[in-house]
Amino acid sequence: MGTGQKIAFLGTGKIGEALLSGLLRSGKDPADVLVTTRRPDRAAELTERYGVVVVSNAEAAKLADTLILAVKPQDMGTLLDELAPHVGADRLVISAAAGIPTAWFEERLAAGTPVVRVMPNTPVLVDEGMSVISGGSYAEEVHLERAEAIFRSVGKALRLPESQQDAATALSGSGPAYFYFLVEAMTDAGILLGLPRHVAHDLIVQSAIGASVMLRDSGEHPVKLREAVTSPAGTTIAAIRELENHGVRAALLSALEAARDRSRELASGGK
Ligand SMILES: NC(=O)C1=CN([C@@H]2O[C@H](COP(=O)(O)OP(=O)(O)OC[C@H]3O[C@@H](n4cnc5c(N)ncnc54)[C@H](O)[C@@H]3O)[C@@H](O)[C@H]2O)C=CC1
Ligand SMILES: O=C(O)[C@@H]1CCC=N1
Repeated sequence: MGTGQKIAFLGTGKIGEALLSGLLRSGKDPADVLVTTRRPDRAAELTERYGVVVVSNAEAAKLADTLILAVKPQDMGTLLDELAPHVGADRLVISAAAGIPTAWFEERLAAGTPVVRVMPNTPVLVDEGMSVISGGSYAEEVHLERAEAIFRSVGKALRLPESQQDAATALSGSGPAYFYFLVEAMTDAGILLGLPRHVAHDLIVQSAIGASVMLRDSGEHPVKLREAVTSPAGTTIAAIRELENHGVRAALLSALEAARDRSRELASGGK
C-alpha cells in the first residue's frame, strides 16, 4: 500500500477504468488506488494493466478515503446494501451514476456521510473530460475540492446545482456519443459519394477535430463559425437546407429531452 490518500473505484467498467487510467496518468501512485470488480478475470486484467490493488467492496470502504461508485444505476442498490455498513462518515462518497440523487445515497449511508454527485464523460480517457459536480447535504467545500481535484486531473470540471445534473447528463455525459453517431453517419455519406471508407473516416475525423478546436479557442459563436463556411449559393447551404428539411435541429432538441427524462427515471436505480 502507498502512503497517500486512497481512492477506490467500486465498479471498474467503461467509465471507472477511463477515470482510473486518467488518475494514474496524472501521477497518482497505483499503490493508493483500490478497485473492486464483480469478476475475478476482470480483477486480474486491471492489476496487470495498472498495478492497482483489487479488494472487496467492504475492504474498499474500510481502506479508502474516497470511494468512487461507478456501477450502473440499476446495480447501485445492491452495491449500497453491501457497502453501507462499512462506510464511516469520515469517507467521501462520489457517485458517477446517471440519475441517482445524492439524497438517495445519504438515506442509505451513515448519518452525515458526505456525498458528491459527478457526471463525467468518456473523454477523460484523453484528459479532455467534462465533469459536472454537485454536492449533497453533507458535502463541504473540502469535499467538493477533493472531487474537483480528481476530475480536473482528467479534463474540465464544473460545479452546478444538483437540479441541473439530469440536463448535464443529457448534454455532456452522453454528448460524446452524439458526435460519434454523427461521424459514423457522415462516414456513410462519404461512402455514398464514392469515397473509400478509410478516406471518408479520416476526412471527417480531422474536420471534427479542427471544428472542435475552433469552437474552443476562437472565442467565436458557433453561428459565426458556420457562416464562415457557408458561401453564397455554395455547397454548404445546400447541405444545411437538407438538414433543416429533415428536422435535425428539432431531432436534437427531442433527443436531449429524452436523455434528460431517462436520467430522471433512473433516479431510484430504475430499470
Ligand atoms: N459510460 C459513460 O460514458 C458514462 C457512464 N456513467 C455512469 O457510470 C456508471 C457505469 O457505467 P459504465 O462504465 O458505462 O458501465 P459498465 O457496465 O461498463 O461498468 C459497470 C461495472 O460495474 C461492475 N459492477 C456491477 N456491480 C458491481 C458490484 N456490486 N461490485 C463491483 N463491481 C460491480 C460491472 O461488473 C461493470 O464492470 C453508470 O452509473 C453510468 O450512469 C457516467 C458518465 C459517463
Ligand atoms: O448512457 C448512460 O446512461 C451513461 C450516462 C451518461 C453517459 N452514459
